[in-house]
Amino acid sequence: MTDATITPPAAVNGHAQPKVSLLKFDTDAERAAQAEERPTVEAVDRPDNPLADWLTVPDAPLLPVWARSWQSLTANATALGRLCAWHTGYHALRLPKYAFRLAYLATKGAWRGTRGLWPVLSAADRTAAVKALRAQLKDKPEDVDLAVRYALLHRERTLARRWRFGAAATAVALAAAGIAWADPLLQAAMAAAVLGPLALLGRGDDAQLLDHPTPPLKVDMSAAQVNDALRAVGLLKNTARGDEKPPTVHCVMGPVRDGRGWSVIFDLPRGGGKTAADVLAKRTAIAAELGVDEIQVILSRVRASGGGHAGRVSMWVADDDPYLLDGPPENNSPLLKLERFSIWEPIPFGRDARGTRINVPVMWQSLFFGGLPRRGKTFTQRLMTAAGLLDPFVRHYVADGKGGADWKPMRAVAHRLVMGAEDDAVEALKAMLKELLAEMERRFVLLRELPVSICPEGKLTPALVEKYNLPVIFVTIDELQEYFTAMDRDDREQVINDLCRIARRGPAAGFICNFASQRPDADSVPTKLREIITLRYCTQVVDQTSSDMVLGKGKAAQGADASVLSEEHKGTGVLVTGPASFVTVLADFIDGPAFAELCRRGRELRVQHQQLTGDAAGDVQAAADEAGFTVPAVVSDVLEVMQHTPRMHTVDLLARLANLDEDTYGDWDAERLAAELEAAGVTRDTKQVKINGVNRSGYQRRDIEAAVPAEILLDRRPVEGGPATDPAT
Ligand SMILES: Nc1ncnc2c1ncn2[C@@H]1O[C@H](COP(=O)(O)OP(=O)(O)OP(=O)(O)O)[C@@H](O)[C@H]1O
Repeated sequence: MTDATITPPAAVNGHAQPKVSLLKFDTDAERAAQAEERPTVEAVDRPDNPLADWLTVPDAPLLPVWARSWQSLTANATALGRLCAWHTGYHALRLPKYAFRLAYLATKGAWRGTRGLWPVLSAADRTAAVKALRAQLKDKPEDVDLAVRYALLHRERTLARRWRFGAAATAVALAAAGIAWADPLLQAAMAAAVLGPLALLGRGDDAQLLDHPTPPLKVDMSAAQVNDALRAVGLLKNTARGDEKPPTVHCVMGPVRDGRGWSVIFDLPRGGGKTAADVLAKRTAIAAELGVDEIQVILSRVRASGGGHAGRVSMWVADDDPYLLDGPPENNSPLLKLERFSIWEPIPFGRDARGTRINVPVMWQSLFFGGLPRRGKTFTQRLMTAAGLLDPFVRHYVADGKGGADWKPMRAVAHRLVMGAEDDAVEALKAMLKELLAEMERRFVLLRELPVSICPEGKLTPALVEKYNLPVIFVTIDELQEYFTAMDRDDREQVINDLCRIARRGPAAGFICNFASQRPDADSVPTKLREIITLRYCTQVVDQTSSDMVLGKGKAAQGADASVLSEEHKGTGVLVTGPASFVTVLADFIDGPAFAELCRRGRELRVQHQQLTGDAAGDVQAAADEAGFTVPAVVSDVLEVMQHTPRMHTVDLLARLANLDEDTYGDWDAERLAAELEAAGVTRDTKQVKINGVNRSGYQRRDIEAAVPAEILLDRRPVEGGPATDPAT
């Protein structure tokens, strides 16, 4: 397997890349003005996106393409062997048919031959003279001389006929006897020597002895098939002018065997007015003409950097669906085997159709994951977080609008963890964003004041991270649409603005935004937020419009179309990294327990490096898990539903518990709850709590937390720079 890493900023095509534009502005006003000047250009389409054009085709070496590597040589030799075997099988099956056809053609040939020989056999040359003399004799019956000449010639013709028929009959008889008495092998050779010419003679212009099969694409792919497909979809002209042949593509490489498919690079003919982009836009129709699924056809342009031009296309046609070849555990993430990982390195992400590994650098980037439910959005989004877990100098801020099990293990590590989209969770999210903005401004002030020798580009460096305790900040929000639908208009506007500010300016200060949404429409995820995101990943969606909503306007027409994916493609999505750079990836897999294990390892690493901060440092459940202490289920569940609030009325608490686990808490009342909590060791300072001026029966979170033995919490040491206080308190 080879590795494809999205080219880091400074190395794109060997040219120094411009700085990320967000760093160039000094004042908010300048930034706002700049932002207004180009509101319609999507981040992935900006020329200054350092990830642009990361897919390149290597320079063409001297050897023919099938002989460039041992792998290719064996693959192509195997393909040739397979093709021969296929043809042998095909024709072997048809031997009876061919034998019948041979007999028929040989008979036809014999008839034709006999007919052709008849003038010789029947001495036709003499017959004309005999006929002429007979006619003359009719007119002059008394002419004796004429009669003698006629009799002589007639006799001569009769003798000639006898000799010739006799010789022919003897030849046939000898041949038949020879064949009959010969060895079987000789017999076959002689029969072939006789029947072959006879069949050839009987074949005529149109009849043929053998069928001409077209092997399936899996067995063989030819340039003719490519031409036929392109012609059928209107990319090549159909009719020839005058005597000219119809135009065809020029295959600069292949078709050759390449991995588990066929590879071809071709140039469109000039004069047809079609471009490589037109070919990419007709992927589905081309696939249909080739008789394969569109997911099996991987098309890309060959740009000038790879020796190409606007009419050069690289096409790879896979034998089978390349994304269904392996699933868990074959595609388990390599992160699972690592003890540590540096977030400054590209993150192992998955593999493309040909098995090339795709690694994604996330520093200075922001990410957006979209697609239909249950297609692997969250799992793929978590890959990024997982890499961040293995770097102790990454601080996680996580919000999950669904509040499900996917992000729960992050309580062991996350500086802030917001679960769900209820009112208190929305408040916690708003507080989290305020905290992030304050931290971002603090960092910019610090970075501005640092000398150029320490901070040469005005942005975070690995050295600054440890020296000034400025960990990289991962802002992960899953099911973003849940928050926007739960908020009123003003809150929504404010949160959108906050997120935009963090996504736009944050990268220079080490903020990496990682957002996901099921519904990427303008209401659920505002366009102005989506436009800032530089890396986008889309799992299956219903149509090209939805695909463009996630990946960017016009991307489906360029070939980056997530609607070609099917229900079976779990964990597969289209990753767009630049204006013309995209790849369909089967993402690596990390299941729930493995992710929880990574969280546990991440907590250990942070404790070792004194980086366990915020909510994680103060989380009772996480501390108890770490100490191997089993917190009673009711205490754990109450803590979970009260995580964003210091106190809660009993009626609300019961409703939240029933929502969390209907089977267990559905029929609990206040007395049952009080009894169960008391049995679990909870003692209440007060049974009445006041919330928003309303005094009712309820619980304080600190009373619930106190049920966990103090000694297991002794090790919880909030770290300077990372207060353990809850934003809601
Ligand atoms: N890389 C992968 N390889 C194989 N299977 C995967 C992969 N990623 C996810 N899956 C499977 O797909 C299922 C759905 O994944 P996930 O929960 O991430 O979907 P989702 O799109 O986030 O759904 P929702 O929007 O409902 O949360 C998982 O249970 C998992 O089994």
